[in-house]
Amino acid sequence: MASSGGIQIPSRLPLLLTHEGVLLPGSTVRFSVDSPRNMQLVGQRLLKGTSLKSTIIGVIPNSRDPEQDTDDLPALHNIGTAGIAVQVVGSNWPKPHYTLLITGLCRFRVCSLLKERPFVLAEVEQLDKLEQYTTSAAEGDAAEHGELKELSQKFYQAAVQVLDAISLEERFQKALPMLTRQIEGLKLLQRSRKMSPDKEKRVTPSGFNLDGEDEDEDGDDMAALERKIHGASMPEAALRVCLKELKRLKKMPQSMPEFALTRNYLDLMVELPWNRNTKDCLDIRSARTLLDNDHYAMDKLKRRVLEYLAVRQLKTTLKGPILCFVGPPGVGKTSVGRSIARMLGREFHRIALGGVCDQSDIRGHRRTYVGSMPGRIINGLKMVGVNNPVFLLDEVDKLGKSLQGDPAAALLEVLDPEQNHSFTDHYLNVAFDLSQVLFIATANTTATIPPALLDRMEVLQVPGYTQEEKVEIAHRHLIPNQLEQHGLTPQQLHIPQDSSRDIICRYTREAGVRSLERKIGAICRAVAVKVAEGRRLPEAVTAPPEMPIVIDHVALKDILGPPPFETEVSPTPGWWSLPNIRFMQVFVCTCRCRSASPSPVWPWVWPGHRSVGRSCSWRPVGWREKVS
Ligand SMILES: Nc1ncnc2c1ncn2[C@@H]1O[C@H](COP(=O)(O)OP(=O)(O)OP(=O)(O)O)[C@@H](O)[C@H]1O
Repeated sequence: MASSGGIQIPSRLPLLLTHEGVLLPGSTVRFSVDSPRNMQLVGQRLLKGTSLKSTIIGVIPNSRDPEQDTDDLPALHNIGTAGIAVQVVGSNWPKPHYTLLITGLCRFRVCSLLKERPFVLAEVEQLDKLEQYTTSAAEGDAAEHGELKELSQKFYQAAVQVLDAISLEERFQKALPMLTRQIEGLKLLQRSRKMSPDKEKRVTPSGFNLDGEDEDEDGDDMAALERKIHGASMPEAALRVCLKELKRLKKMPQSMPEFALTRNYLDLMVELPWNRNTKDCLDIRSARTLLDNDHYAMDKLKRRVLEYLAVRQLKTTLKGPILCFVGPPGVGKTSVGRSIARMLGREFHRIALGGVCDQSDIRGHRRTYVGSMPGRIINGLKMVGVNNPVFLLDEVDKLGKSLQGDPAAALLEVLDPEQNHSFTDHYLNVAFDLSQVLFIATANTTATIPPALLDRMEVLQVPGYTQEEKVEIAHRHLIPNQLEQHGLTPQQLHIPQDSSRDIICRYTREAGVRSLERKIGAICRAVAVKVAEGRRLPEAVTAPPEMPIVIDHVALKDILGPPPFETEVSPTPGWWSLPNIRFMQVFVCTCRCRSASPSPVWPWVWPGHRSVGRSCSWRPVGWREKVS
């Protein structure tokens, strides 16, 4: 290949036919190849060849390889660039293809085609000396390459003309207007970004149009972001970080992955309620009424909540304590938390902590982490849009632990009034003041709450309800709520107290009232079908004579099926020793408090036994026979 007149390319070259992008001497271009002749060229020449010569191919622009290798070749562009295939990558998705990375060496002219199949082979004449690109003309070509490789599809034809220009002078004449235009465009873009927002407003309407609405929008966007940063009333430290990030963002090309990351970060920073809050509107008398209206029974809990709120009203800077409602499922812990937010006129946000075992769930990921996000606390603040909401940390007893750290430890900082004024989420990396947030926690048991966390909270036990309390709750709250949710009225459905007692004893055995609520929902759905069927009758009979539909024992059985539990019969003391008693039914406590049971014998009860704790719910698991 080497001769006295410089390096010579082979006189016979296999040709790669391309119609996207132009390879110029000195540049390196990536080509995707999937047409039959080009694929054959890669398979038979590039992949099988072992010499340096076999990696040199001719790249012909402006020529499309036909879809079928049986089709005739179209007329080929007669000037091309010889290049070295420096990389070949094959893939089968979405269809078989190769990606070639080719570095251009020199121009050539196609003299004659030698064969068309399996790939195109041609007799070629070398037009440039190879040394030109490594020594004397290096500078000129570097400028040419550096700028021209940025040319997009719309400059494609112009680039082909540059390729066709063999003498350097002619080549510069062709390339210069394109370069000038490119440089002008870049200068205008740079100037528009530097301008102050006001100035920009004056210029843009009268302004330049460089096919460049996007660039104007970019400038607008950055200016708007800067205004938002200044208007977010963030503390000095956060403002400094934001302005630094904004400065970096302005210099970054949009295609850089870090651009999106920084942009998202700044968007979050301006959205956070650094200084936005709601005004507390607490009136203890109406708070008491509201609590009583929302919740039946729970007198002790309601009293403590009112005390807590009263002290907060008198001493607005009160730090702590954090209330933690502990009790079995469905006894109204969450709903009391919601009522507290309503009484104070604050936003409410629930953070479910059950199963959380990664501390970054609380504290966020560092921004260097792929897919990083802020933690749940900061996310919650962004959602409510104020810095003094009521946050209900639900199920703190179900926090897990893993290799990713201990989320309970992260919660310590959040709940500690001495530290939470400078809570630092890893994602934000600046302190956020959580001291205005009112935290309330709920749990089913204190046994699994880490002691350090428990120590920061005041535990308020919420016991389960007695049967009579449940009947009252059903008639005062659950039935009216369910009627409303199902679009029914008391004139259409009536559940007598006897029936609700039946549901409580024979269909739901639980400490709370959640299953009871579900059963009432099931009854409402069944009645809704009947009512909807009645609606289709003519006007005069829209209210069928049987309205309201009364749910008696027969209707209950029909809708809810046979009762899973039988009514309890209280045994007399010493009943187990009576000769006619042979079996004892064994129950197991089904509520989540079982995990805290002090002894394995504890969940063993017999029907009617009431001293184990009314807050537990029992499931029959079998029978135990008396051994005489
Ligand atoms: N004393 C009550 N008065 C009125 N409604 C109640 C009462 N107790 C519970 N409820 C109702 O029972 C349903 C379940 O309550 P809630 O979701 O607050 O239970 P929870 O104790 O938070 O349960 P979990 O531990 O499973 O989260 C709600 O619809 C709530 O309104």
